[in-house]
Amino acid sequence: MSSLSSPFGDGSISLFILVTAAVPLWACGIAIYRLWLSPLAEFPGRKLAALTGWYETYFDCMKRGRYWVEIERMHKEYGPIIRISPWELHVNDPEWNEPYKISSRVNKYHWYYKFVGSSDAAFGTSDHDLHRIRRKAQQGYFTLDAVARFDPVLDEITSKLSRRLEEFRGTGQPANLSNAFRSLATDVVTKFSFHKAYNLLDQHDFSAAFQKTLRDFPEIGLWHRHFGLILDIMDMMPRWMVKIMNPSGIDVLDFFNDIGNQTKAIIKSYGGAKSGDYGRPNVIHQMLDSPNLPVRDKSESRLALEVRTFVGAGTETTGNTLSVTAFHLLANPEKALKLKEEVQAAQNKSSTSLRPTTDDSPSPQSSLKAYGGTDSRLPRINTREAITYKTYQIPVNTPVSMTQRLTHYNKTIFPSPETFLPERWLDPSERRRLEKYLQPFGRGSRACIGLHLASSELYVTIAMLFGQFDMRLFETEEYDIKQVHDFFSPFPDSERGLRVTIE
Ligand code: HEM
Repeated sequence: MSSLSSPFGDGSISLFILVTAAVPLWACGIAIYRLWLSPLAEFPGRKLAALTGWYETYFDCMKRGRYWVEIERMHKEYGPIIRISPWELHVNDPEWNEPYKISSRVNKYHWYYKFVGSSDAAFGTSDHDLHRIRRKAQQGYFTLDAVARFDPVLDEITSKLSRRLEEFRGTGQPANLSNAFRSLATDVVTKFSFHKAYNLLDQHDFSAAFQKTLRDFPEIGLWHRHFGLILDIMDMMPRWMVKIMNPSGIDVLDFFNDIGNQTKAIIKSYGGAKSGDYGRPNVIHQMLDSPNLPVRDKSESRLALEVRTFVGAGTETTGNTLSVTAFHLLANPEKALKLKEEVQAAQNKSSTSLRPTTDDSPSPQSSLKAYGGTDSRLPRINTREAITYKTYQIPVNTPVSMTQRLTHYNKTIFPSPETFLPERWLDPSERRRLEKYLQPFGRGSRACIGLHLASSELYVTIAMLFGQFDMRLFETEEYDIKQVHDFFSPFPDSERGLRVTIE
């Protein structure tokens, strides 16, 4: 024993030999288990993916969010159900919904959702039952009626965008609509959540640097998923260091800190559910008033995190869908013209002129299909029972995921899936058939809580834009819009965004 602890004696040599022999043996044992003995060994897929999680890390971190492409390739080779890591399965079958059924009471896969940095907000909560309590405390705030009451404010914000775009009319100067849309989405989501807009639309360049910094987070989140600690270290960084690393990081930091301060002030002035002395209720009041939300979940830090998550979940998604819609319409001028005529006809018919009904407006549907909101896989874990897929039994506690993009680009369901075809939604019976497969807002108990708000933003903004302006693409191609990277939100390779001139 004593010779083993000696740093230079024979013992350290034997320890060295022991370790060098044990490591390969341990690695061989793991490999044998993963490839032949694991309950997932029978599932088809690449041996390398089954052998090690580094396969996914390579595509995510080195290739920058490209595992989705490899997953598509593996499906082509191995069929509808594949093993994509030592621990996870992936299914490509538009008719299958098992992991997303509300009755399945599944958890989110905690490792995968590490990219959000915390499991304290409803979005990142793994456990089904805890999520249910957290979600219930906020969902009354996001109903169709609540969003309809927000209409006048939404109209004010889109009118502001319209005024800002007027500044570009006839100048030949390009307007970056991608930044304008993201800024609009941030202004909407903060105004909706706690009645404060940060007026990002007012900035001369539509807060380009601020939006760029916000957009760095999803990729950093991917690294955090694989290596941990990264977001925690960023959280602890002093201001001066943030300033040196990225000057506009300070604006983002101040923005998130201000959400914390607003939350604190709202909690402080809160008079209780029945007092009615806190004016127009906001989402923080809604959560404070919830009888089922435990006291520890009503803390300032957790409620602020929920609001920050709304911003994170509601900015890039909505902004990007708007960019994709506008791009495809501008690339197909005859479709833009048709939309303009429809909007103007609706304006003549109704006083709520900028709000076409869903039936009138198939363009957002088409871009939600093209863009999909998130083209990331959405893994779930059933901790209660095994799930059946055809002849396969997916063992209990196994993460299983599906990717809505694979359904949205399925040629049998959506012929010519790559083509922007708003007209495919026009025939009512065809539309009913297709809508079953359109899942941009996710499925089941974890589906998007902001669905009605987002839909309203899409329709009102697109109607305003194409009803009022004649725009031309400015040095923008599909390459500037089309997904290449999966950072949970889809990102193109280009950072230029959608730029237009206005006549
Ligand atoms: C076009 C716009 C949007 C799209 C396509 C979209 C898409 C999605 C999708 C696919 C999910 C499910 C994610 C998962 O299963 O992990 C989701 C969840 C969520 N979305 Fe959205 N979203 C949009 C806009 C918004 C907006 C405006 C908000 C603002 C509040 C929002 C807030 C959320 C939240 C909080 C969740 C988590 C819900 C939960 O787990 O209870 N989203 N969204």
